[in-house]
Amino acid sequence: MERVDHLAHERNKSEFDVDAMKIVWAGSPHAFELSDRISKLVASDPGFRKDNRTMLSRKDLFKNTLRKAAYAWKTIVDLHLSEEEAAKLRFYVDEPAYTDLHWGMFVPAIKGQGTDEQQQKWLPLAYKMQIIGCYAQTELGHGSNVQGLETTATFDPQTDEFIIHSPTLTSSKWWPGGLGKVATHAIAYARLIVGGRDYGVNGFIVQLRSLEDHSPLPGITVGDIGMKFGNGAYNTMDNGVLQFDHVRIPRDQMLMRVSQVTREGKYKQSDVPRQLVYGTMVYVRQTIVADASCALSRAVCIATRYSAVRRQFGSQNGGPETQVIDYKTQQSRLFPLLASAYAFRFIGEWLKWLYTDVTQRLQANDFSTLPEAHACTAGLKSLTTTATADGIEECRKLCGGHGYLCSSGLPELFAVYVPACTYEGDNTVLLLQVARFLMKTVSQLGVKKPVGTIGYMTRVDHLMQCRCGVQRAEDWLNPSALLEAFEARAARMSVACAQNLSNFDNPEEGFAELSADLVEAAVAHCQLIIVSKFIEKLQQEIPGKGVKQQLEVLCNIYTLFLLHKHQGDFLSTGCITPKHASLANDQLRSLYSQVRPNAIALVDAFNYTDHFLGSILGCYDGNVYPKLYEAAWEDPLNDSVVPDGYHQYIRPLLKQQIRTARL
Ligand SMILES: CCCCC/C=C\C/C=C\C/C=C\CCCCC(=O)SCCNC(=O)CCNC(=O)[C@H](O)C(C)(C)COP(=O)(O)OP(=O)(O)OC[C@H]1O[C@@H](n2cnc3c(N)ncnc32)[C@H](O)[C@@H]1OP(=O)(O)O
Ligand SMILES: Cc1cc2nc3c(=O)[nH]c(=O)nc-3n(C[C@H](O)[C@H](O)[C@H](O)COP(=O)(O)OP(=O)(O)OC[C@H]3O[C@@H](n4cnc5c(N)ncnc54)[C@H](O)[C@@H]3O)c2cc1C
Repeated sequence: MERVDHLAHERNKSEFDVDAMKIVWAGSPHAFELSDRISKLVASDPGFRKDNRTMLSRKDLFKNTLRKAAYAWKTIVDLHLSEEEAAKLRFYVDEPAYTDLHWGMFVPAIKGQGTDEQQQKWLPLAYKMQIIGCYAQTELGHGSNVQGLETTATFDPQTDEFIIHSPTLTSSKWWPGGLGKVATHAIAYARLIVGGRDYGVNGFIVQLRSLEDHSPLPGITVGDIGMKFGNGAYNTMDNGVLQFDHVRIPRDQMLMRVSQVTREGKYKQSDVPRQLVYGTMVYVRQTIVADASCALSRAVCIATRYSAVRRQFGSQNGGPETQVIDYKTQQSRLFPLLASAYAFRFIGEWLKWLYTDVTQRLQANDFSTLPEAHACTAGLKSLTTTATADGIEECRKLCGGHGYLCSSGLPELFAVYVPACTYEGDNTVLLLQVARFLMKTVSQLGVKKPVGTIGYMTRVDHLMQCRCGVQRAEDWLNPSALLEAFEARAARMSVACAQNLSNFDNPEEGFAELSADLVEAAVAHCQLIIVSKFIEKLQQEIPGKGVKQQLEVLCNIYTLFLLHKHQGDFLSTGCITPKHASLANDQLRSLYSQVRPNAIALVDAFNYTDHFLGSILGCYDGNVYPKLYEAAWEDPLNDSVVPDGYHQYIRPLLKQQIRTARL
């Protein structure tokens, strides 16, 4: 039967070359080809089916994840996929699994913190999955405060070993993904104790389970920490608990790039900053930023397509009702999220560049950009994950009642995504790191020239007193006007915090007292980074009919939406007047009208398969109602007309009510 495209009339309205936009979204023609090919491969393979996840018990769900991970590995090996292709395949399989931590943290930790010899020994085993690793840092008592970890690694010079031990209940490792039931090895973070002295936290490679029968090795107690938020969702992951009882490992299993312990029991610090022990977190925060645009664009794709299908009120002379996407309120909630998805895509790309740059510099013993890389990864991780988690929930509401159905894909997407606000650094804790960086920058003005993302602070004198030159709504389309408003706001908020801090005798006390304001200053700085990188992106040549124009519209929506949402900041710091704020709002409304005819094409440009979207509401052809109706009958509750439990619990109740009525 021929498939009817219920969204064809929407697609026909678009004013730009969607195929060219697909390439911009993917990053390059090569990235597009790869993504397109691998997503179709996964979608067409029944082995990767995922529509039954929310109905499985935890045990069945987990076993199914193990099956899929093994099947994905078999596919990767059988098809001789490259590392890049394999990573894409795991992405499109779209199921959190122990492999995320193996490839995403265990391997990078060895690469970043291991010596050349350690890398030569462990990486080939990890690449072939002959060992499976996890990243065991967080404990029951401490996650955010890494320096507060309690697990110990005490050097025994007699045997040339470290003794890994959990001295208290709160020192139990708690949360590491893959640890609960799968990992054979962990990078365990522990306090390094040599000759009775505590040298702080370091990583150690510890074998946890037998490679023969998977049983825990002597001295290891390990298990899963239990069910997490949502059905299906992140419960495919075996987040684990682990206790060490004087577990001995050879000395050469301490990751020794940053510091070393010699055979004689001497502690030595390399010529690299100690903070490199935190390097894996910097790497993963960068990947999480790149991932934010994927999660948000998925939710936005679902909500946009459904908003074009759904009609409510407004019928004229018996004609069709209004598509809900035509309501200005729907547009003012949806289109900023569409613009954010694009903004996060580009900031993710830029952050990847920054990370590659800092890694190359570190290899050449140039550590000058490390503080900025830390501040950018921490701050952007915080900003993009908060906005994405909130955005997915907003998309659920944008889909009305049907958004609450698991078959919309949105509840599971939210449940899987929302811990990103916590893992790899709680978002508030990370913003406080950015605030420290900002306060340090302000305190060193005139001594040290701010560069990179904080370079605008060189113009602090101008930014503290400049006046917004916008006179008409269209003036807000001028990138310089936008940029200056955002720079002035960020600079003024940081300087105000620094001035308030100077009133405290004890700077740490002041920092704690003013931390809520400092977090707001950090948000302003991070928003400026995203806005400025979006504007920079548009200064490049972008091929394809109308593509650049669409991106300009989205960039302006993203920026003016932030200005509107945070207008309290802009007004209270005197960067703009109420008149400017009102003109910005007028311009925003006009931009929504420009994006409206292109909305469906802009989400088509994400090139998501129906399999990956996993949503009836977001399906490409928009044929929502028959699919919803059919899916309802697939629910196991509808296996029988009369439910299990009727005779036990419903019938006696009904009978009793009849007797009561007769009395
Ligand atoms: C299923 C979908 C997922 C998709 C994701 C896609 C891919 C990702 C792949 C896999 C991921 C999958 C699942 C997620 C798993 C999550 C895993 C985890 O959660 S692992 C655990 C993470 N834990 C944390 O993030 C802990 C957060 N805490 C810290 O980082 C630190 O404790 C701290 C808050 C930064 C404080 O550090 P410290 O106590 O040392 O204190 P300060 O005095 O503030 O800092 C001193 C000094 O050091 C600088 N600094 C701090 N951190 C870093 C760093 N990382 N790099 C460089 N520099 C750093 C800091 O700026 C100070 O500098 P200075 O002021 O100049 O002295
Ligand atoms: C799904 C999931 C997967 C995870 N995977 C792993 C893993 O693979 N490996 C691993 O090692 N860990 C993992 N973690 C742990 C994760 O990294 C920590 O939970 C995270 O770093 C937050 O730390 P916490 O739990 O100690 O939060 P807490 O620090 O206890 O946070 C509680 C509250 O206190 C606030 N707070 C804390 N400190 C401050 C402060 N200084 N100033 C102001 N407010 C503060 C926070 O903002 C938060 O509101 C995972 C966690 C989750 C949820």
